Amino acid sequence: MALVGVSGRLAGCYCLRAVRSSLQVPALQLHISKTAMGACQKDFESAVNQVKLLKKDPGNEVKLKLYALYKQATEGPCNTPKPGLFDLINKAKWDAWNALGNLPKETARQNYVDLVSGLRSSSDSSSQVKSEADKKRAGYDTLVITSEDCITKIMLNRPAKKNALTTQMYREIMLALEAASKDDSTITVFTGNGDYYSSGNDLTNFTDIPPGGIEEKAKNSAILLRDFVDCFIDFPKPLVAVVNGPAVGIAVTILGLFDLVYASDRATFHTPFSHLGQTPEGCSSYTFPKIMGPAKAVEMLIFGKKLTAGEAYAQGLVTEVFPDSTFQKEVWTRLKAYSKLSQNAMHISKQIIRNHEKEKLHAINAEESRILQERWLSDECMNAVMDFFSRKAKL
Ligand SMILES: CCCC/C=C/CC(=O)SCCNC(=O)CCNC(=O)[C@H](O)C(C)(C)COP(=O)(O)OP(=O)(O)OC[C@H]1O[C@@H](n2cnc3c(N)ncnc32)[C@H](O)[C@@H]1OP(=O)(O)O
Repeated sequence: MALVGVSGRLAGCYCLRAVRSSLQVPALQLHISKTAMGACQKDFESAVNQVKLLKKDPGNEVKLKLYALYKQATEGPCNTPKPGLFDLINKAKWDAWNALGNLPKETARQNYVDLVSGLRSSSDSSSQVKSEADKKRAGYDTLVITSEDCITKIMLNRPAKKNALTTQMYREIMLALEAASKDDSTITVFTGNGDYYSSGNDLTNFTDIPPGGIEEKAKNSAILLRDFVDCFIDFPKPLVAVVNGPAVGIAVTILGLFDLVYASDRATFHTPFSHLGQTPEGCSSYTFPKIMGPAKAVEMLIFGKKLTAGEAYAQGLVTEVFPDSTFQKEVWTRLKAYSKLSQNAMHISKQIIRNHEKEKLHAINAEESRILQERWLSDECMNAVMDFFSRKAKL
């Protein structure tokens, strides 16, 4: 999408002054560090000024992110009516701001400062060999994103919470997928930091109730879920899951939309929906019976049977299992070799395979999300969430 107008007055003040090659001015040598308090107003204002001095156009995607973070940092959550369907530029800007949800102003300021800091260092070193730090994508709080050897790696990064997926994380994953679909990598990889791949939906998502009450919460969550899964359905490049440890709930169901699933032999696959008063999502009501046959899909999706990596491989959900001791080495050697294959051929092949059923997948996703919206309002579901937090229940 050509977002030409976005560069005009982005971030309240973004305008690229290519002529001013003043990257050595004292303000730009400012060391921006993350403190427990987050970015102070002075750091933020300084970052806003640094944006004006960037020599290289950071691209529309980054400009949108800057715009959204600036608005969130200065005005709080999106407070303007959604622009019309054909007002493409303003709609993209509105979407970017709105996607930040209730992100606190303080966090938005910090993210803005971090993003600008990342832009500065990539601009400073554009003629040099990139360091590890340069490869790390800025602007994400809950993910670590790196690009190397034509592979973009999206790592879930809440190890202390077993990489449970918060609302912010769903949004960051959508942004990361959007970015990965356009970068020059050939393959995109998901993995988890720490001992878990992911424990699925963060159950605290259900405890943050908006002014409109639980009905509004359920409605917003269903929209978020549908949009999130849509991104996986539409993702154009080969998508690989490197399942480093146990996976629960939506972290499992979404695997049916991946192209390759490599698992450590420590990984387990658990979809305890009936224990939680919930129902399948991530198109698993369609992909799982197709992948493993209805009987085995029912064991997982209705009765919550937890599979070992070996069992998941036998059912066809996992492509290959590796011993945990050699997992990373073997998987990355394999992926690096694959990433050198013809980019166009791989992408076109994926489109041919996916296009057969894209429409169907979108319809199933919408239906699963609609049903879950109702389930989340049920006593069964609410009691299950309360039981988890009162430590009465653990999977
Ligand atoms: C908007 C879209 C909605 C899409 C819906 C999707 C449906 C699902 O994904 S259903 C699956 C939901 N997931 C769960 O029910 C898992 C709940 N977690 C557990 O049962 C256990 O934590 C565990 C079996 C995953 C791990 O147990 P373990 O004893 O090893 O570690 P813990 O001490 O329990 O965990 C450490 C830490 O992390 C917190 N945590 C882990 N998972 C979640 C989670 N899913 N939601 C919220 N918090 C989670 C756990 O509370 C601990 O926190 P504290 O250290 O603060 O106590």
